[in-house]
Amino acid sequence: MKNTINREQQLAIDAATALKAIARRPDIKMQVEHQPQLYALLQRAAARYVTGEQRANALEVAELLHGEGYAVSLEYIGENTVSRADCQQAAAELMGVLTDLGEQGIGGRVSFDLSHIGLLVDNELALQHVLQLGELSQMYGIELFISMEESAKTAAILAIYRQAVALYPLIGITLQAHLHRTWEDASRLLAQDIRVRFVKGAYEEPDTLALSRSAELDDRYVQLFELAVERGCRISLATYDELLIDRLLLYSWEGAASVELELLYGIRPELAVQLREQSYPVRVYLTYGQEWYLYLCHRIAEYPPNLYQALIDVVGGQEQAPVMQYRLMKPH
Ligand SMILES: Cc1cc2nc3c(=O)[nH]c(=O)nc-3n(C[C@H](O)[C@H](O)[C@H](O)COP(=O)(O)OP(=O)(O)OC[C@H]3O[C@@H](n4cnc5c(N)ncnc54)[C@H](O)[C@@H]3O)c2cc1C
Repeated sequence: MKNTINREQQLAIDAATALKAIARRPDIKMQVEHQPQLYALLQRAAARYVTGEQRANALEVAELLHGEGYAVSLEYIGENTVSRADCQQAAAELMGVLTDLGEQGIGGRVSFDLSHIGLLVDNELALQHVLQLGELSQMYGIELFISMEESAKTAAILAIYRQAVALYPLIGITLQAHLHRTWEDASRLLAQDIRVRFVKGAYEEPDTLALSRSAELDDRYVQLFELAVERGCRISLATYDELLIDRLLLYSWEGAASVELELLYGIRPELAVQLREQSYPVRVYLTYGQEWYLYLCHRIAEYPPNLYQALIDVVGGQEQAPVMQYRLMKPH
């Protein structure tokens, strides 16, 4: 029995590693893009997690969810962009979505990876883009959230965040509970009204730098939450871990400027509904863009059973638009 479980676990790890590699392989990506039938099939699976290729697709879903009482985050999918022109295009797109959210009165938050807008080209380019976005975010009252990437980038990301938030306070930062350095980073950064999203961490890291999934990691997540509450932060709890969520819900939120649960679109929508129906603030994190293929691979890699769901979606399609899964049964 023990061996079977270990084999299954190993298979899941191997599948996840393979998918992450597939997501990074430009030759496979090109194959997908140049085979309309394959492209269309995979797009069916992606539709569960990605609102569409265009900004308008995301805005449409954002408006529906907003109407149901959810807050939203929007991300234009992309990461590790190496050409200056592509970074500029991505930053321009983020400015467009920020402006649309502001002008259409949907509100919400724009979230992004710094490596999508310049971090791999030159830190100064990424900073300039964040400052431009920060100015717009202040103008429209829309939050901007910086995602956290692998540990090799943490110091650079935090340095850019610190410079930008000093000028534009609507900018928030994501902190990964799994990194050993995070407690110190949080102790230094967290203060009244600082916007922070806590995640466990999505990247493989060595033991010297991070904890793997464990009770110790959950305890650390709770301790970070307690610190952020004490410091009066605006906190997003981005986790699907129900046991952890139950612990966080039991804890007093008094002292925090605000607390919400934040979940990626298409993952555990029933949990989002359940939390909303219990009147907890829930934010749904929407994505859009041409890089949906990369995003689909990530979602499957982080939880290999999603591969079965992807197969079902490819073969059968989805009976209803994924956004319908967020409908509340009880009026809010
Ligand atoms: C809004 C949001 C923003 C994020 N931003 C970042 C970021 O900037 N940087 C970063 O490193 N990570 C980010 N993440 C990912 C995060 O670090 C975790 O990898 C992810 O949330 C899974 O961890 P978990 O806390 O749910 O706990 P886990 O212990 O990994 O999972 C708990 C349980 O949740 C369920 N579950 C987990 N993942 C899935 C899935 N994909 N599909 C279906 N069920 C699942 C399973 O039942 C699992 O047993 C983000 C996550 C969210 C929700």
